[in-house]
This record gives sequence, structure tokens and C-alpha cells, in this order.
Amino acid sequence: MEKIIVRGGQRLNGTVKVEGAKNAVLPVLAATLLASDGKSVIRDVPTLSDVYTINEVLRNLNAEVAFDNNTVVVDASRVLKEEAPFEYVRKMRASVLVMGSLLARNGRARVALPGGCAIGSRPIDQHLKGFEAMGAKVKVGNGFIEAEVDGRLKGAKIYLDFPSVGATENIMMAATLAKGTTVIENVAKEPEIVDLANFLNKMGANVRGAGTGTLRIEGVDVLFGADHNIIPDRIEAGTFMVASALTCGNVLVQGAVPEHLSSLIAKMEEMGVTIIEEGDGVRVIGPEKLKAVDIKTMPHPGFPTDMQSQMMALLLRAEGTSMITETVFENRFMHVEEFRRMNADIKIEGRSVILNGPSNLQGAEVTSTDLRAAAALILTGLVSEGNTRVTELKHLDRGYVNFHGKLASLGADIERVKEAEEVFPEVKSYITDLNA
Ligand SMILES: CC(=O)N[C@H]1[C@@H](OP(=O)(O)OP(=O)(O)OC[C@H]2O[C@@H](n3ccc(=O)[nH]c3=O)[C@H](O)[C@@H]2O)O[C@H](CO)[C@@H](O)[C@@H]1O
Ligand SMILES: C=C(OP(=O)(O)O)C(=O)O
Repeated sequence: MEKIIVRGGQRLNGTVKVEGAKNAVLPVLAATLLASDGKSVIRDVPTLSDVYTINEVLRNLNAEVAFDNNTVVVDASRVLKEEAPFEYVRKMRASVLVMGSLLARNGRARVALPGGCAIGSRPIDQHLKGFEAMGAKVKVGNGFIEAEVDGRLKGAKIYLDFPSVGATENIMMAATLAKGTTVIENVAKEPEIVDLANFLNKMGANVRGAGTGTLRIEGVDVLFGADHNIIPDRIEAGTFMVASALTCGNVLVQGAVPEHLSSLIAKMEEMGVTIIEEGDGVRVIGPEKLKAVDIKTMPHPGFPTDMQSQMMALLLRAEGTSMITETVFENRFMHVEEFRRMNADIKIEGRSVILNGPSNLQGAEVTSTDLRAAAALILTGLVSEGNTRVTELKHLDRGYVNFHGKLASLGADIERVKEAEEVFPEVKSYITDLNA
């Protein structure tokens, strides 16, 4: 079993560079399936397990995919298959994002139902509602969702009940090749939506309004491969910003785009952290004492749910009582119990968490429950007494490239180790028998 071991007590210092955004590259790669002519070249792609998974999904659908030197080249000009199997969707829910492209290109898509997830039930009803409004028939059965349209999708007026990031992306992709105009209201405004719209427009699509609450898409007959650089990862940037503030450090986070991080910057400044725009990034200087603040996660430009657990780590060091309210996912507090194992004074009350700080944090063996929780537990280890051992690193590898290496380069006392797993001899022979 792999573990990250952190010994607390070091102030972080230096420069760290952020990668391309995971949550931008996944929909962009799904969108490459829309090009029936020419290759797409996607640059600044992070070497994350989620990227390898989406590449496998694309290959399985008969696209040609090469990934080298942070660049993915996709040729989707051959006839595409229509099925994304459960083995991929189970590993990564964003696999459902191929549905809009497949439906638009093939008139048919069959994608395994994603099922539950550690942060909530995460239904995709809003994606399906959009496809249906564009004329698709949607059927759910045997663990799959099947969507089919007779001929071409038709432009439609769609109102999302919630500004879902995935539904906005999936419907936007489907609408690019639909006949006529699609207007989607109450859409997500995240920077990753804007990045996807920019890529689609480079492919020949006509998408307007990205970054506002309404998208207007005039359908076109054909889309072409295009060249695109992925935007920097605002969540990875935010994670290193918190790391610096937490350890009373002084770190330049290169590639952090302040406009993408305004809610986080505002909250960190309220806590007493100094944040200075410098070059193409931000410098974060952590104070000796942090002030308690209240936080409520919201769709962009509100405070991002993907920074909730890292911010919780920071608030453990703040003086006074803080409250974090999670409004985006109904169950994104699994990390709270792990923080308690590290002696955090923290409790859950409904959809909120109350923290009484500063906690006298102590290292412990803790389990990552999702990718951001993994990062948050490692950050907490940086300011805990003794050793913190963080397990279930498969979550971390979905969203962070060489996280421990980057922290070590800033002066953290951290290593990633592989420890032999204890297997009882009786069980071992049983496994051998089974494999015989
Ligand atoms: C790959 C990717 O980009 N993932 C991000 C994306 O996930 P994702 O696209 O899954 O998130 P959504 O914005 O769709 O989900 C937000 C909320 O809406 C609900 N919902 C969503 C769709 C739907 O059809 N019905 C429905 O009820 C979800 O259960 C959740 O409670 O946005 C989230 C919210 O910023 C981020 O935390 C994820 O990191
Ligand atoms: C929840 C996240 O991602 P996903 O939607 O891919 O699970 C995340 O990036 O924090």
C-alpha cells in the first residue's frame, strides 16, 4: 500500500508551478470526439490518472489518441463506437461527458450509469433533460443510459434547475452539431466552461455567452480538430496557496489566475493572509495568527466546493469559531472524521461544520476519502506534531501531479513510500488457489 508520510513543522518557501486544469481538460478531451475532420492538439495536459482514463475511453470509442510531453493528440475522424463501459465510468464520473459528443456525432450513445460517489449521489438528470429537449429518447436499464435521436439533434430552449457544471458542458457539446439554435439558461459560469466554449469555437462551433448565466449555441454541420492550451488548474493553485498560508510560508504560486480565484483570495485575506499578484501568479505569505471566518460553498463565482476541505485544514489553525456550509454536494464532509483523528476540534451540524480553533493538531494515520480530502489531510500533516500517514492515494493521483514532490521542493518534510501489505498466510493460499 502506498502512503504519504509528512512530518510537521516546516515553513514552506519558494516557487511552485501549477499544471493544466483537470476539470478543463476532461470536457475538452470529450469534445475532441465532435471533430469528424482533422486532429485536435491539446496542450498543457497534466499527467493525472483521470487523463489516462479519459484517453482510454476515447480509444475505446475508436478515436486515435497519443499522449506525450503534456500534449494529447486526438484523431476522431473514423466512425466512432457508441459505448462507454462501466470500468471507466466507475473510475471517473466525468466519463459521462462523452455522451453529448457521441449523441451529436452518432445519433446514439450508451454510457454506464455512474452510480454513487463519496461526496454525494450525483445524479445526471439535468444532462438527460437537455438531451431530451433536443429530441433524444433516453432509456435507463441494465446499468446503462441509452440516448438515441432519429436523424439530428434539434436546437431547444433548456433551463437547468441548478447550474450544473457537467450538464452545462454535456448539453453545450451536444448543441454544437444540432440543427438550429439552443439556448441554455441558468448554466454554470466556471472558468472551465469558458475554456470548453473557446475550444469548441476553435473547432468551428458557434457558442456565445460562456461565463454568463445563459449560453446560446447556433448548431453547425461539421466540426474540425483544433489546437488548444488548457487553462491553469485553479484548484491546484488554491491548494498550494493554502499550503503556504497554513505553514506561515512565503510561496509564489505560478500560473494562479487571480480572477479565477477571487472568492478564495477574499476569504484568505479576511483570515489575515497576504496575497500579492506577481508575474503570472500570486505570492502567498502566511501570518503567525489566522482569523476565523465563515464559508459557504456555491457555484462559481462563489466559494468552490473543490477547495472546501483544504480551507477546512486552514481554518483548523485559525483563532476562534468558524463555520463551513456545503451547499453544492450533500455529503462532502467525509474528511471531518479523519481530521478528528488528528485531534481537530470540529463537528458536523447538518450541512455545516463548526470548527473551534486553533486545534492542537497531532499526526495520525488517516485515509483519503476523495481527491481534495487527500490533499487537505496532507496539508494538515504539515502543521501537526509528529508523523501523519495518508493512505488511499489513488484519489490524490486523480487530481494532483507529484503533490509530495512539489511540497518537498518548497521545504516540506514529506515522502511517498510503498509498504508491503500484510496478507494472512491462509488468505494468501486461498488467493493462489483461486488464481490457479
Ligand atoms: C470533472 C469536473 O469538472 N468535476 C467538477 C464538476 O463536477 P460535476 O459536473 O459532477 O458537478 P455538478 O455541477 O454537475 O454538480 C453539482 C450539484 O448538482 C447536482 N446535479 C448535477 C447534475 C444533475 O444532472 N443533477 C444534479 O442534481 C449534483 O448532484 C451536485 O450536488 O463540478 C463540481 C462542482 O463545482 C466540482 O466539484 C467537480 O470537481
Ligand atoms: C470532485 C472533483 O472531481 P470529480 O467531479 O471528477 O469527481 C474534484 O475535482 O474535486
